[in-house]
Amino acid sequence: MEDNYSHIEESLIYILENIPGPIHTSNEYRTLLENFESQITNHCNCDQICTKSLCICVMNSGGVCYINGKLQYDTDITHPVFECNSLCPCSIDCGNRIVQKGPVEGLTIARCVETDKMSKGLGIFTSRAISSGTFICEYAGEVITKSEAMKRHSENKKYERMNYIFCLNEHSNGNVTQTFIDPSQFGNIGRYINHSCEPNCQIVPVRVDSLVPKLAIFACEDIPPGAEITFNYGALSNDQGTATEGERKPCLCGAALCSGWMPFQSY
Ligand SMILES: C[S@@+](CC[C@H](N)C(=O)[O-])C[C@H]1O[C@@H](n2cnc3c(N)ncnc32)[C@H](O)[C@@H]1O
Repeated sequence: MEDNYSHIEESLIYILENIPGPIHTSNEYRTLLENFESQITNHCNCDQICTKSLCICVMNSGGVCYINGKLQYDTDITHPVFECNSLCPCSIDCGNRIVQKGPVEGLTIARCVETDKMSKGLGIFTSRAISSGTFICEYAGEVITKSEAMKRHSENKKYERMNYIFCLNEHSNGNVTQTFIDPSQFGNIGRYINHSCEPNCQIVPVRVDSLVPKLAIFACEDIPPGAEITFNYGALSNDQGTATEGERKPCLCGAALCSGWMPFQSY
C-alpha cells in the first residue's frame, strides 16, 4: 500500500493501516490480537481478473461490490466487503482490490472555518473532483479492546481532548461485532475527517486479509474540488440517541438538516 500523506503535528506517528493497540495480558486483548493477526482463509480461484458472477470473494460481500473501481452505492451498506486477499491467485489489477491499494490523491488537511467562535478544528478537503463510489481513505489507527476504548474515552472527556475513537458495529445473525479504532496517536489521513449530518461520504467495513475490518471511507455522491470530506459518525456506530444534551457535543457541520448535536457513542 502507498500513501504520500503525513501528519501536520510532529508528535503523531503516521501509519498506513491499522496496528494492534498496546500489549496487555487480558484475554480480551489476546482475542483481539488473534483476530488481528488471522488470515482469512476464504479465497477465490479466479484467473487474473475476478468477475461478479464467479468470484467467491465478491459473492461473500453479499451483493456490495465495486464496478469500474467504484463502490456501488447503497444507503444501507451494512454487509462488509471482502476484497481479494493474499491467498487469491488473481492479479493486483483485479477489480476487487481497491482499499488495499491506498487512498485517493489530492486530499489536504486544513483548519475549518469557525461558527459562532466554535471550531471543528482541522478537516480534510479535496483539491480534485471526486466521483460517487470512489474510495477516499481508511480511518486507520490502533485497534483496541472495548475496555481500552472506554478508558481512553473517559480520559479524553476528563481532559477535554478531542475524541478520535470510532466504534464500528456489525450486525449479523443477531450478533454484534464491535471494532474499536483509535487514531489519536497512530493514525493516517482519515483521522482528520469530520462528522456531518449531511455527509458526502460513508464508512464501510472492508476485510482483506484480517478478520478485523478496515474502516473504509467512500464518496456517496459526486464531490466538487475544494469541498470538505465528511461522513456521519453515527452510521454503523452505536448511537442509541439516549444521551442527555449535557453529554452531547454541539455539531458544527453547518448542514441544512443538522441535528444540532454530534452522534454520541456509548460503549
Ligand atoms: C476524528 S476527529 C476529526 C478531526 C479533528 N477535527 C481534528 O482537528 O483533528 C473528531 C473530532 O473532531 C471534532 N468534530 C468533528 N466533526 C465535528 C462537527 N461536525 N462538529 C463539531 N466538532 C466536530 C470533534 O471534536 C471530534 O471529537
